[in-house]
Amino acid sequence: MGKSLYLEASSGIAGDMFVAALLDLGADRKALDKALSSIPAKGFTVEIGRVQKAGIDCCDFNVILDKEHENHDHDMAYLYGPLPEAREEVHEEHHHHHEEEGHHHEEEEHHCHCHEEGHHHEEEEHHCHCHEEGHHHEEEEHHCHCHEDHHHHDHGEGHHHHEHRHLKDVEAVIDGTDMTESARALAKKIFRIVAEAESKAHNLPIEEVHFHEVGAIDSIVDIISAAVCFDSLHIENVIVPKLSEGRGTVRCQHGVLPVPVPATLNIVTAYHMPLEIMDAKGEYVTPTGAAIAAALATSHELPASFTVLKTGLGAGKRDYRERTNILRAILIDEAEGPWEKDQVVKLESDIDDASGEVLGYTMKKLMDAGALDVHFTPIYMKKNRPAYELTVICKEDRKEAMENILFSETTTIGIRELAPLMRSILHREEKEVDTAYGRVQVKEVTLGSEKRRYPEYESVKKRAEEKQVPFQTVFNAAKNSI
Ligand SMILES: O=C([S-])c1cc(C(=O)S)c[n+]([C@@H]2O[C@H](COP(=O)(O)O)[C@@H](O)[C@H]2O)c1
Ligand code: NI
Repeated sequence: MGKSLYLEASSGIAGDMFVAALLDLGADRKALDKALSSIPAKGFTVEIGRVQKAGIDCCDFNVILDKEHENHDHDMAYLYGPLPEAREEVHEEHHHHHEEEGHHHEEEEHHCHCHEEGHHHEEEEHHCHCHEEGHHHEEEEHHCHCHEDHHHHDHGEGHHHHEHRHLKDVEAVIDGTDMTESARALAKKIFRIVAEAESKAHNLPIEEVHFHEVGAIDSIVDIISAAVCFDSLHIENVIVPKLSEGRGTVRCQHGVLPVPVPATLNIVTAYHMPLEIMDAKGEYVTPTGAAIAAALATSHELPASFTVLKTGLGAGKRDYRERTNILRAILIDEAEGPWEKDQVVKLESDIDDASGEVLGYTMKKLMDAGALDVHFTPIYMKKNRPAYELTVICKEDRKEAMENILFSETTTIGIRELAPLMRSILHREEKEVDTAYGRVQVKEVTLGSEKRRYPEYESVKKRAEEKQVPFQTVFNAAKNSI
């Protein structure tokens, strides 16, 4: 079994936390630097360093936006409004020791650290949120049309650009970035998950969704970096037992939203991500964080026991009172039995109005299209109808093809899905044995130190027909020659 990553998001997950945790785990800095310096977009700088969160040393991945692209993502006063004095007392240290700098995608130096203490933007009026509650731009000309198809919104002197990118704009940025094709595919997958969630939240076709914060350059940089770092670690399984989210509300460009925000809730719904709502105020799981977890999770079940190979700690930028905002990425070695594990999907449909001919035909078509198995169970269902439960077991990537066949070939109007299902499988190898009737294929399975061989049906049948002898004669000969 390959390397497994246990993502422990018990105090939330966001794009920058994930990148930082993977860098701490040993993700390839060179691959990341190459990608970062090739991103075809301006207005940001990246700093990678160490910070202390509640006294714990963590890696920090910080995308610093120049003034006109700021989006308050880490500004607690903006996100949550005035906080009680208690916040000051427990305010976590977020001291930066950024030794390394680079990737200046702008002309002039700037010293903006959105998440630094005391950076509350009080002096300047700069919140342009057209469709947000409490929009106070009375005194000045205001040229922002957030819902129009413009891609760039300049709010005037001293204000910020709110870039409203569509999915195709973001995909063009991803296409223009230097990274492996598998990292590129992953970056697109993550963004598409966000896009689907946004599309549902705003009831817009996916191509028409225009991203606000999530389309901002810092989120794009986070997502590209997440994909590049993950790709460089060659991890096969990602276990995400749960995402721990806070409660209350958070302010974003849409206005003040309930936590989990709609985009995050749509992601955890669509991808069956286990969610825990903690007794802590604040948005701990961002849409980007949820999308990364959803794109990567291969399982939600931790193995009964495992050994820890390495741990990476990624610092969050938001200072919360109840929990320290750290994501832990833990590389584990699963204690293996003598068998392997993989994942399958099970589709089920109860059918009371299709003929035996239709069902038999469908079974063949499903098998030919890559089903691992198809079976019928006689059932006695509602309205006193004898019927069949049709079950298909397949790999995740064949699911859609199976569903297409079920809908087009049978009379069913609904399919249940049980996914992902863990499967234990014995290691097997295809071998051949010599018999008096010719060579016969067998599968050899390994159970601990024992090897077992099972003659392959099709191969036995072929020899039996060729030699005009009973099936069992060839079968037994193959078994005995093992
Ligand atoms: O960008 C958009 S459109 C956006 C949508 C939503 C919805 O739930 S709809 C929420 N937000 C908030 O933006 C910030 C940044 O999110 P990242 O994933 O980019 O870190 C966060 O507070 C979201 O709740 C943005
Ligand atoms: Ni939205």
